[in-house]
Order: sequence, then structure tokens, then C-alpha cells
Amino acid sequence: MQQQIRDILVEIGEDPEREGLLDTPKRVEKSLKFLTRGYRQTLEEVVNGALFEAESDDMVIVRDIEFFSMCEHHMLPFFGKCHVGYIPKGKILGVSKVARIVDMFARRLQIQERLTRQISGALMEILGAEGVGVVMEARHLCMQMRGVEKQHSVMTTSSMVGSFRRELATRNEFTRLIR
Ligand SMILES: Nc1nc2c(ncn2[C@@H]2O[C@H](COP(=O)(O)OP(=O)(O)OP(=O)(O)O)[C@@H](O)[C@H]2O)c(=O)[nH]1
Ligand SMILES: [Zn+2]
Repeated sequence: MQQQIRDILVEIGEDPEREGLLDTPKRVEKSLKFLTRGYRQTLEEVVNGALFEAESDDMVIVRDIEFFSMCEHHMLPFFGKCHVGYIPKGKILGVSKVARIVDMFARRLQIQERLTRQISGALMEILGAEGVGVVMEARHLCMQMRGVEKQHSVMTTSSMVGSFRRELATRNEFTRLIR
């Protein structure tokens, strides 16, 4: 990867031999590997067995989980907040694992819609919940620093599964609680 990054430096008109850039290919490789580490993680590993039995069937919400991802079209960051809710059916998840699942999918090349759906899908898969809701709000740098150059637009996506999709009251409770 370092040779390819060096080639890119030459293509954009830089001199990869100048002092400030000497270690740049190495740094960029390390940084890119970090930003895409979700490809090398699995759900099992991320959850690490932190599933607990629960009698409660009341809604659980984790709000304002910040995330950083990269759009697959331009490989530029998009970032914002993710809100997750679910209604358990016998099992609850260690709260930090909700955020870890968000990160696992965010640290890949993504579009926001798919990222949102992958998070709800993964939660449904491991929890077998009554329902899951995921809402994501993000700013896309490919829309801000290039392209249409709109600085204030925020994209909101949602994925509602099970009772969150079927029942308006459940969905309303979730959206009210994440406000
Ligand atoms: N729906 C969706 N679109 C995205 C996301 N990230 C980037 N895009 C869009 O993907 C589209 C790619 O459009 P193209 O016309 O192929 O690429 P482009 O010429 O670079 O487009 P502009 O950004 O309009 O300059 C753009 O409209 C981006 O805004 C995302 O997460 N979801
Ligand atoms: Zn983009």
C-alpha cells in the first residue's frame, strides 16, 4: 500500500522525497487500516458473549453514539450520531457492545443507508428482539468540501425492524425518546 500512496503523491504533483512526506505513505497506510478495521472484525468477536438474560420487555435506547465512516463513492468521511433502540425478547446486550457494533460497520466503506440497515440487522440477529430501530444523522464531507459544497445539510436515515416497523406507537415512543 505504501508504494501506491507514494504514486498518488507523485500524481497530485507532490515530491514524496521532501522531508515532511517521507513517512506519509506509512502513516496513511496505518490510518487507512484503522479507518477500515471493521472489515477484519466479526459480530461474535465484537459482542464477546456480553448477552444477558432479561425478563423485561421494555424499550432500551442508546442515544447519541458518535460514529465516523467513509463514503464508498469518494472515500471521504461522513460522521454524526447514531441512535439505537430495541425491545428485548429474553435477551439484552451489554451497552458498550451496541456502540461497538455501530463502529464495526462504520469502519468500512459505506453508504449511510446500508450502514443503518446493517446495524439493525446485526442487532436483530444477535438479540432475536421484538423489534429494533436505528436512526443515523450525518454530515458528508463529500458534499461539504467538494461537489455541491453544501455546508449545513444533514442526512437522516432510519431502519425499523419487527415491532418498530409494525407498530406506530412503538416507533413514536422511540422517536420521542431520541429527540
Ligand atoms: N444515498 C447516499 N448517497 C451518497 C452517500 N455518500 C455519498 N453519496 C452520493 O453518491 C453520489 C455519487 O454521485 P456521482 O455523480 O457518481 O459522483 P460525483 O460526480 O462525485 O457526484 P457529486 O458529489 O454530486 O459531485 C453523490 O450524489 C454523493 O452525494 C450515502 O451515504 N448515501
Ligand atoms: Zn461521497
